[in-house]
Amino acid sequence: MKIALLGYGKMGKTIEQIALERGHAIILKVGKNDKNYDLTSADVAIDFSIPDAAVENITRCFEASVPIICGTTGWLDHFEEMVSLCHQKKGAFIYASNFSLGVNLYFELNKKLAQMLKPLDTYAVAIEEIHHLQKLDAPSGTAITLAEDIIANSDTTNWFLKDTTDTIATNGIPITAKREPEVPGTHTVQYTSQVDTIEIKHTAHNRNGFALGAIVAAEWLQNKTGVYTMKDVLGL
Ligand SMILES: NC(=O)C1=CN([C@@H]2O[C@H](COP(=O)(O)OP(=O)(O)OC[C@H]3O[C@@H](n4cnc5c(N)ncnc54)[C@H](OP(=O)(O)O)[C@@H]3O)[C@@H](O)[C@H]2O)C=CC1
Ligand SMILES: O=C(O)C1=N[C@H](C(=O)O)C[C@H](O)C1
Repeated sequence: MKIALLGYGKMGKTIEQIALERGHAIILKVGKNDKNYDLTSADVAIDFSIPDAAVENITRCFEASVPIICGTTGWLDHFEEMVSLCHQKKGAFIYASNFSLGVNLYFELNKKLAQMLKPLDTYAVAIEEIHHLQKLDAPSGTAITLAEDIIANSDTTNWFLKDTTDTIATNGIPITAKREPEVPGTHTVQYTSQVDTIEIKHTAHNRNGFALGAIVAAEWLQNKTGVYTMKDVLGL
């Protein structure tokens, strides 16, 4: 595949390395100062940029009829808008808050655990995410996916970022976002009762899993149109 990288930071560089190992070519690297780039010769674009740039980048891909894989988090208020535009332009689009195989298995485990605990009112659920100091958004996209999957499979109704909100609704899931040097991404879902704690945790050791997942998704999306998820890609 001829790949356009929209965002050439920590993730863009990791994707480049793994894409070259898999026999792909990087034909374009876009940073914040590149405004007039031409996408037309790309087989796919992979966006790992910043929250404020994602919507414009995705839109440019639809306009240029280039399939787009988006891993950028923190822009989801506009997700339905991008889905509609994709259908209107007959584009191809995959967004995932986390592209790693391990986290996508962890997402399934999280849903199953929420279903199992739904009949019990003795456990209180909480989520914690830890990331490196450069991360722009909080809570992480992965933590939001975990919370939304718990809400869909339990009697909880909302989530909130702990310590930054003073309106704590009942049945809400508290999310704690910690920032520590060099942490690629650690997520914990914890259920606590008076007598015990049940905890599921995913720890990324580096960024290679995210990058490989995004490239596998790009390979899978070739010659397709529509909006898909990593569940479709991985057959989960
Ligand atoms: N879904 C997933 O699996 C994962 C998602 N992420 C997400 O990916 C995003 C990027 O993460 P990471 O690589 O660590 O971040 P970095 O800060 O290392 O890289 C972001 C890059 O985006 C570039 N950029 C800024 N504006 C634009 C623009 N308008 N168009 C294109 N590129 C632009 C910056 O360029 P410049 O250098 O010129 O400023 C920078 O190099 C984040 O939102 C993060 O949350 C991260 C890991 C996994
Ligand atoms: O910013 C990051 O680094 C990461 N962002 C994603 C998120 O917000 O969930 C995925 C991963 O945890 C790394």
